[in-house]
Amino acid sequence: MKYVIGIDLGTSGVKITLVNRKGETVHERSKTYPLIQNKSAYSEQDPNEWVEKTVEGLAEMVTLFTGNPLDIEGMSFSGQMHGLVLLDEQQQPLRHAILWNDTRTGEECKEIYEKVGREKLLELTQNLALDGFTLPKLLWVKNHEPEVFQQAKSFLLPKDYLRLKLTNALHMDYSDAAGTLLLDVKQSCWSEEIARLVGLDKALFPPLVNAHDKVGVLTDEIARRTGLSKDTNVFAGGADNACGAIGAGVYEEGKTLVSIGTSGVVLSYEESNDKDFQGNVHYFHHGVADRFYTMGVTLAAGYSLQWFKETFAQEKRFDEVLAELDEVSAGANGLLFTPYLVGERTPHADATIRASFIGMDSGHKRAHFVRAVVEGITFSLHESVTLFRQYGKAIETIVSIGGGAKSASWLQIQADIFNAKVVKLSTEQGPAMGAAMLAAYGCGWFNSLKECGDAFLSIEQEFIPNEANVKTYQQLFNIYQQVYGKTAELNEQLSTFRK
Ligand SMILES: Nc1ncnc2c1ncn2[C@@H]1O[C@H](COP(=O)(O)OP(=O)(O)O)[C@@H](O)[C@H]1O
Ligand SMILES: O=C(CO)[C@@H](O)[C@H](O)COP(=O)(O)O
Repeated sequence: MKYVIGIDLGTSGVKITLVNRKGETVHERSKTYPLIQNKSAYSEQDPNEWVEKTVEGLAEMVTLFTGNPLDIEGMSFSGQMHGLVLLDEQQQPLRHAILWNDTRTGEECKEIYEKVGREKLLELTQNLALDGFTLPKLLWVKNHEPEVFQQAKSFLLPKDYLRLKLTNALHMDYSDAAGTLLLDVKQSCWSEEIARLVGLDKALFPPLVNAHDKVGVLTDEIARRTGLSKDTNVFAGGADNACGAIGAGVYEEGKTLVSIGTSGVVLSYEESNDKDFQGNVHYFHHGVADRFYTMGVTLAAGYSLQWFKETFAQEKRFDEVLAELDEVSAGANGLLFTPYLVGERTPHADATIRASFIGMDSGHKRAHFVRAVVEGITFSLHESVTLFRQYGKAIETIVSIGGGAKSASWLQIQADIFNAKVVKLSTEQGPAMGAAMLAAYGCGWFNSLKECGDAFLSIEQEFIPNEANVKTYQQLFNIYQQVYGKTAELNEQLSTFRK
């Protein structure tokens, strides 16, 4: 039997999956690493920790594996998007990576609009200047840490840095490059025009490859440390949401997925790159070559639950916290949460807004708060579902992936709030499975990613909307949508007190 490895370099941790030729998951390992948040709005990680944790996880997996490591034919990657890794001449990180959920770059976003122009930016990149994207982070380092920036020889995104350290080969794939705001999405190449207008040297930009392209093999050192063969074929891989789309079978018009990881995403397949969504949703390259997707993003989806657990129920596991969901009925007895802990992206691109609990009552217990947090996260995702429906997309079935899809109660809440059938696949590890599928396709096991999906993916359970809850949630969603407008100005005033 032959095998491939999919590695998902997420925000909360790295997830590694070993998949056989039938698409069965043989072993899974995961390792966590922390966010470094030294100031409000800052979110960083140490790139070398990604490498160390991945190598540890791979070594443990090889120890568990009873077959011959030579039969592990290939490996590919999925990675948290947009994070800036700035490299020196020796390809070492010059500073910690600045992540997708770091919102320090308001001034740099303004600078991009001033220098490039909103319309030109949209025309070239199909996207707006949002704090989370990579270009504002590059400009932030240039403006605030010029001595660091001067030493920069190239920049990478998180999974590209990991792959560089496993292979010594430096590349970026199109699906991740699309999230830098430097890719000409229509021409599929680096935009020389944007680079010139914002004053960046094109020499910083890495060579571009397709997600399924082979980029090398493992270095001798990594082979020795992990126990894998140094001839293991390494394929580029893609952005976590692009890989999630592959791992959830979203490679056909009309297919939609919801991912609840640290972020939350509603993603819809697009056949072409020439539709006009006016930047209201992100518009990026898919992991399937020459295909695209649109998506709305909730910055703190799983992260809101993680924050709640760490702050109020540290001793409990996620499944124990979520067991309290069913103690309370839909609507959490009048308690409403907006998940704006680190700002928001869709539909309110706002780095200053912060979260609220509205309607706290002396009768509320922790279970009401758990239910309100989960409902609030899902309402935020429903804003993106609603936006897509307004653009004319029929969303009747949604594939749900990510850590949030581990809970059956939350999957039912998703069905009730989205008023759509929610499908759980046999693995919720969509991005890691998508990465493994890129490796399987790259190894030539299948003629297309779709053929691979048909063989690898299967439905485990479906969740049908409960009519009574759908009605309750429709009323509550109307109230939820008002909270942003009513708290934006208050948060503006409070922002001066944040440290
Ligand atoms: N048993 C569980 N049930 C539901 N949600 C969970 C469970 N365990 C973890 N989660 C949620 O999943 C999130 C992590 O999802 P994951 O897809 O691993 O994120 P990332 O890719 O960002 O690292 C956590 O922040 C938490 O909110
Ligand atoms: O910023 C985005 C998408 O634009 C996020 O979706 C990141 O890609 C992080 O993903 P997770 O770690 O939450 O999976």
